[in-house]
Amino acid sequence: MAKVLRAHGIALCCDTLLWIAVWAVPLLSASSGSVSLVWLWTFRFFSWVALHLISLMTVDRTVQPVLKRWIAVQCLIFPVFESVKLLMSGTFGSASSVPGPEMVVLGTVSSSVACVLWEWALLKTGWASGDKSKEQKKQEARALLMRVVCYSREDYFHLGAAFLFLILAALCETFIPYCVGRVTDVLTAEYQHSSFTWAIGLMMLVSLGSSLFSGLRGGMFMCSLCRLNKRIRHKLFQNLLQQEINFFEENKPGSLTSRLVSDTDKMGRSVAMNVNVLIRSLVKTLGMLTLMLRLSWHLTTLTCVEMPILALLQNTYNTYSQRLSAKLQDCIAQCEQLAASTIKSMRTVRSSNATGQEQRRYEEALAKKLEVQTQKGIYSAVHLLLRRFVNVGLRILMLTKGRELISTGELSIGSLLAFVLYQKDMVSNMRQLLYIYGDMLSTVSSAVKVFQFLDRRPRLREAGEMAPERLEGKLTFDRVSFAYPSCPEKKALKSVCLELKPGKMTALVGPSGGGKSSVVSLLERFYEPQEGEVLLDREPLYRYQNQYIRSKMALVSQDPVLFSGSVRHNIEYGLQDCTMEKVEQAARRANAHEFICQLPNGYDTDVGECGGQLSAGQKQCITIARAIVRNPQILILDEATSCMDVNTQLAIQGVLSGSAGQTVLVVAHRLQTVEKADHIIYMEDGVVMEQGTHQQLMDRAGRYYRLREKLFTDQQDQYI
Ligand SMILES: Nc1ncnc2c1ncn2[C@@H]1O[C@H](COP(=O)(O)OP(=O)(O)OP(=O)(O)O)[C@@H](O)[C@H]1O
Repeated sequence: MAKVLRAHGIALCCDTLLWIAVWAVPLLSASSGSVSLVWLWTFRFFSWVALHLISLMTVDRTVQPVLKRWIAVQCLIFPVFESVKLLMSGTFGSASSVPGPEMVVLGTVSSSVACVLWEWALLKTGWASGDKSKEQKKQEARALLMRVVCYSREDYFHLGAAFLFLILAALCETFIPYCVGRVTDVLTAEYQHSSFTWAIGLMMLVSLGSSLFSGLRGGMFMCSLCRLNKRIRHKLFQNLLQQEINFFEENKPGSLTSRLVSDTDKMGRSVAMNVNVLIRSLVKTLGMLTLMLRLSWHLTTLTCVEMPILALLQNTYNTYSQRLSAKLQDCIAQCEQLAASTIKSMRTVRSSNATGQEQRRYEEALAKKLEVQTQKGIYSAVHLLLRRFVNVGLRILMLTKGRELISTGELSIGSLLAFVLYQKDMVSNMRQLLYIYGDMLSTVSSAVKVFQFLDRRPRLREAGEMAPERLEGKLTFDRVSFAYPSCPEKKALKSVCLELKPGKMTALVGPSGGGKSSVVSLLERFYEPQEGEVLLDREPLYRYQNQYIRSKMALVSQDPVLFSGSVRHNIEYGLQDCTMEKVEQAARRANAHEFICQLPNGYDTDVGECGGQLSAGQKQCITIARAIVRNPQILILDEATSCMDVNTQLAIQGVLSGSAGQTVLVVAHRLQTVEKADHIIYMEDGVVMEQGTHQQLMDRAGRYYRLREKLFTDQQDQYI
């Protein structure tokens, strides 16, 4: 604050010196003290250059932006005032007097007050407290808004047309009260038919124009908003799909869909809606101000008093409202997330008897949301009350002054009526101008979240370009250590060495949490190992194209995932030009053909949301068929048969053994399933403890043997 005052003092002294020089010249030469308008503008332009340079040389960098704004206002105030004065008096072009010391003092006070109000009430840039982070945030917010504007560039035609209609509509609207005043004056004076027709015709014309252009403006803005929303959502969804698996573990589906739906919408509105209101209000305010000044400068001044008071009120309200808006958004996202996760896991919720608990959690989240909403409502009500109070008070003052001006003949009744109409409109426009600032900042918080996701690059090493025509299918883990990003201190795999040979079936066994699924995740490149390499045909996996790996590898995971749509769609999912013959063949091998034929529409039967119409075992059969139809070089089955009955398991034994040259990895808890494997790897606590054939491991009488024995004694050799 002290720095600002000092800087202001220096600039003020320099400006006063310049004025003294101007006053001294006519005194010395005893001239009249009249100058042309051009001279005044030129003088203040050079004053601006001089003060600007002095501020650059003498003033601290942090206060320069504030000072620059003050210098600009200080240098503009006199030439603008003189120009308007001459324009109003109709003597534009004639000589103007050099402002005297009292005028300079008045101008300086006015420009200083305006700047203080602007900096404090409207911008609140934090210069007073030297708060740099606030200024930084504000700059970021502006940069974000500019980014949103850049995204709207493609809609230049729609936006251009919309702005044109907007300006035309605003101009027509501005003229309506003026026309009403004219009609009133015609009616209160001696009746003249031609004047009346002319005034009424003009009023009809501007009213019609206003309605027509407003409609066109609304349509064009809506159209560009929809187009922008579509583009941003598409881009965001595209980027979300590129993210690594860990991203989806960190960000829950509820909050992601909220970003995709409501935040993108809010962000789009910041341009289409706010800029719409901003320009309309700006054009109308300027137009009305000109017409109001023509009617009465006394009443215009009274109207303008309302603005800084409202600015102060609005600014205080904005500060609280922004904070609460951010809080409310979080609460909404939390409620959505809670509801979505409960509905999605309904079976688990019911079977765990957790309905009551989920209800309570949802109720708590709703209560929190309600609390924030109530707080927001109270702030809004108090703000509204104070605003109305100011409004009514000034209206009374204005009418009293208006009556006085009519009695002295300075104002006609029609002009007072036009003025009252303008004043109402003017205040609402100014309010909108002030609101827009808070609204834009609140949309910026949505834009921040959307851009965070739009800019996010997947935290996975970029895939290479390798896509060899022939692939052997040999997979090797070379001293691989790995910890999940969400739990970096706990290693899921510890220096694991293993090999999956082409044409062989390898089984991964071991107790829960041993690291089997982690091996599968690394093979699928869902994660990157922190140490060691995963090799495919002796080349690191990351050197291959992702598409290529996915086309050569098929995974059937623990939880069968089906999409709403036909059985056929679920089997050929992601494939193009897959024939019905191939689909049927794969279904037969996966032992799914029979039950599919019994479904009401066979292969065309809709499996329902997430395959809800099918049993867990049937779902697994379909996901196995989905893997087989791809004829992959490497087939990974992670607990793929856990829900099947013994007969189905035996029926698909052929799939588990793999076709000629196929590399098969089976992760299983049922040791019976893996007995026929060519190679068995026993993992525990992220370490490969034993490996060999079933017979070798049994002869060794180690962990594998003990695990099997335990299962026998517990008579649970079906499940671990
Ligand atoms: N997404 C994850 N984030 C953090 N830690 C994980 C994650 N998934 C697994 N883990 C941890 O990694 C370790 C190995 O888990 P993994 O799922 O690979 O074992 P598993 O042998 O497949 O178990 P199961 O047979 O029960 O499926 C466990 O300690 C587990 O808690």
